Amino acid sequence: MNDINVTTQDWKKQQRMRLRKLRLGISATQRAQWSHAITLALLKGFPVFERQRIGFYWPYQGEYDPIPAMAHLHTRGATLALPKVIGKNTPLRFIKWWPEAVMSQGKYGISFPANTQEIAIDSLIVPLLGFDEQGYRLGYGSGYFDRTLAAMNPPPLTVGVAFEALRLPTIHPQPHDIPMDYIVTEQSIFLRTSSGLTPLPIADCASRNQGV
Ligand SMILES: Nc1nc2c(c(=O)[nH]1)N(C=O)[C@@H](CNc1ccc(C(=O)N[C@@H](CCC(=O)O)C(=O)O)cc1)CN2
Ligand SMILES: Nc1ncnc2c1ncn2[C@@H]1O[C@H](COP(=O)(O)OP(=O)(O)OP(=O)(O)O)[C@@H](O)[C@H]1O
Repeated sequence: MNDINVTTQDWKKQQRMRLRKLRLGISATQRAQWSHAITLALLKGFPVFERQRIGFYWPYQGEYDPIPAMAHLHTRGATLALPKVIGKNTPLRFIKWWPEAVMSQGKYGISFPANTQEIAIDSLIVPLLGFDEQGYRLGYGSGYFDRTLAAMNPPPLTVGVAFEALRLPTIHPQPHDIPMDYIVTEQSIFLRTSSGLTPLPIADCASRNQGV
């Protein structure tokens, strides 16, 4: 690794620590308010989700809590899945979830559904520890989502979710980093375009993502 990369890796480590602390420090009231805005944007901006198989996640360390959105989409007919960590350098597997599913403790203490089957997914909701103006993601640094997306053909529609406080000018993307198609924050839905993240009114997003 050359000096530039060493510096970038150190910077990423520092940012991960800073953003993790920052996110855990958000008050419960603030988090609930922001989370509600994200849930509404996901449900209203992506009507297609009601007819899809969607990979979500089980919230961890102050991430946006997607369970209300998952429960609602389930009642509307969507098929939902959660990621299961198989091993360090292995893509995540998506395991079918529904509101009463029995859960097991996975790696890192993140729950996943017990005794249910792996399914293919059409869309993926991705938790962002940080994100940048071009739609790139900073995660915990294990490369699970990048490795998972790289192995999926065709790739799913990717919707990153985060709070605005986690935005950075650039995460200094590397060749393996895959940008999100959309990012949803408490402020807006953003579409990734060649000139960067572009705010998209919910109704415009919905007409692009009707899926019928
Ligand atoms: N909610 C949620 N689920 C997810 C992810 C995520 O980002 N959020 N993942 C997205 O990739 C995968 C899990 N990836 C993770 C990678 C590293 C750590 C982590 O906290 N590592 C600690 C060391 C923990 C240990 O070894 O016990 C650390 O870096 O300090 C957690 C999850 C799959 N499930
Ligand atoms: N498609 C891939 N194939 C092989 N290795 C990969 C791939 N994607 C990422 N990696 C490796 O994974 C490691 C972590 O990547 P990166 O720093 O982008 O993590 P991250 O996206 O922040 O974390 P995570 O996805 O776990 O939340 C890097 O060493 C990278 O080389």
